[in-house]
Amino acid sequence: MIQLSHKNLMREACYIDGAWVGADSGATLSVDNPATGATIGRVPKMGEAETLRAIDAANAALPAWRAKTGKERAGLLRKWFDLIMAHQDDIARIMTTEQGKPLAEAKGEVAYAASFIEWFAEEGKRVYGDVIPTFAAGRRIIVTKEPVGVVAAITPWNFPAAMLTRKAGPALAAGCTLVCKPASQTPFTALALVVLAEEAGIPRGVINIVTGSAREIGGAITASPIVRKLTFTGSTEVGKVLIEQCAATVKKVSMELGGNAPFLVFDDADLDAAVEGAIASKYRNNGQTCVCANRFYVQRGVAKAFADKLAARVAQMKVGDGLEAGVVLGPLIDDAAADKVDELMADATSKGAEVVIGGGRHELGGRFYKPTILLGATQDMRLSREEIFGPVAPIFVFDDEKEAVGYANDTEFGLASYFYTRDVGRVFRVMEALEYGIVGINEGLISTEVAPFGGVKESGMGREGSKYGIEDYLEVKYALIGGIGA
Ligand SMILES: NC(=O)C1=CN([C@@H]2O[C@H](COP(=O)(O)OP(=O)(O)OC[C@H]3O[C@@H](n4cnc5c(N)ncnc54)[C@H](OP(=O)(O)O)[C@@H]3O)[C@@H](O)[C@H]2O)C=CC1
Ligand SMILES: O=C(O)[C@H](O)CS(=O)(=O)O
Repeated sequence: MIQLSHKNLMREACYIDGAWVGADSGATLSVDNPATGATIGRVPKMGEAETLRAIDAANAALPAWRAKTGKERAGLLRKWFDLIMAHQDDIARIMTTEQGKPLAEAKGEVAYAASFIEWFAEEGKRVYGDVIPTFAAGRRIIVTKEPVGVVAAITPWNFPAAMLTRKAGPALAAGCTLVCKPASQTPFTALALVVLAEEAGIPRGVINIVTGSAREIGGAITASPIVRKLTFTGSTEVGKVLIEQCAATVKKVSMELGGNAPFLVFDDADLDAAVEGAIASKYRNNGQTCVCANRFYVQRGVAKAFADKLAARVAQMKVGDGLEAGVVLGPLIDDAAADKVDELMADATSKGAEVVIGGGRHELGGRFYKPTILLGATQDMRLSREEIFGPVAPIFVFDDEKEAVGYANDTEFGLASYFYTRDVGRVFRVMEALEYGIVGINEGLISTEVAPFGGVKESGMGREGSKYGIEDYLEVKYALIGGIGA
């Protein structure tokens, strides 16, 4: 077991209707440490029956939860926020052990995750309606906003805390109740957050968490008419399946899906700033984020200088077990992930890409990978169209702004994009021309709870965070009142 200060934080059970339970069958799934391969624990292998009970619990809890005022719900969410921050180190240690990211990054994610609970506790107090100037004497029109109802959330392994709270925060603040399914590779972080939600006094049934067969749990969630909304973060491939499955009951859906972020460096850019932004955007979580720079397009005149500066910084990066001091790059999540990066590397080098630094598996073996920079990348390489999800930075060269924007937009994805320039006219021209939900300008770290995170095209729909994020958990209703007389 992981050494924790809070003795009950790591739970090998799920939480349904206020009780910590196992699977009906007693079956379990093992969870391993991606750095060592060692088993760190087991969680229930639940399926349809348990999921339907969780949905019923959320439905039973809904009337009392939505009847609370936004302020009352905010008080409970604030207590949850305080407990998450009080146990930041423990949650981070659980996260590093099951997901692999370095402890410092894990602590950062816990604070980022908590910020969504803090932010939406306050937003829940500001769910304003409207009074619409009447169109005819004797009538009045008022608009109110009401919670969607029972919400289901399915989350990925790469940000096991933040992707849960980015959904639970607005859902609970809006007066919805929740059934969540974390990724099977990283369930303990989410379970720990729910332990703290229970300690914060969030009533039974308001938040429920199940682990187990994704297909069975997903099937029960999407087929249930009680579940009025599904919010999903994960691959575009799975997102499409879930959207289709939700059609049968016309659910609201929020989809935070895959990306293929371009990172443009113009020849008037501050190259040192661009290199720092590239490091932050490319190598965070070992390149396993949906907003990682996936393609570096650098203007021809500065490409070599940029590559050399970036290589000098990458050469300093320590690879290893995320629990080890000084490590900045942990392991990839599993063997399949490492194999995929190998495939993309082989394709690129076979088509002429030149390895500037790194270039393959790390000498530590297992799922550890050398931080890599490639020069001479071209549009016919697979890594120009597929999400690398690893520490590989391919550098493409361009000659003019029009060409750069054309390359950047040449993808079915549209989540995050980045560019560096000091030309103010170019800032507006390129920002407006990029077909993405998020644009980092002279900045490589773009994620914050105060901004509306989300993509266009096949990167998804809906926004998480910011004042916009709670709207996805609300229904708009208007009342037209007649007979008021003169
Ligand atoms: N836009 C964004 O903000 C983000 C996008 N992503 C994208 O997700 C991918 C990596 O994450 P990854 O976890 O591998 O993504 P997956 O889509 O494979 O899994 C995401 C979640 O969906 C579950 N799942 C998988 N198949 C089904 C199904 N048929 N029905 C119901 N649930 C299912 C998984 O469960 P299980 O673990 O049990 O398989 C997991 O909980 C990348 O493409 C990345 O870009 C990731 C994070 C953020
Ligand atoms: O899972 C992800 O990639 C996250 O959405 C990225 S972020 O919100 O931490 O930037």
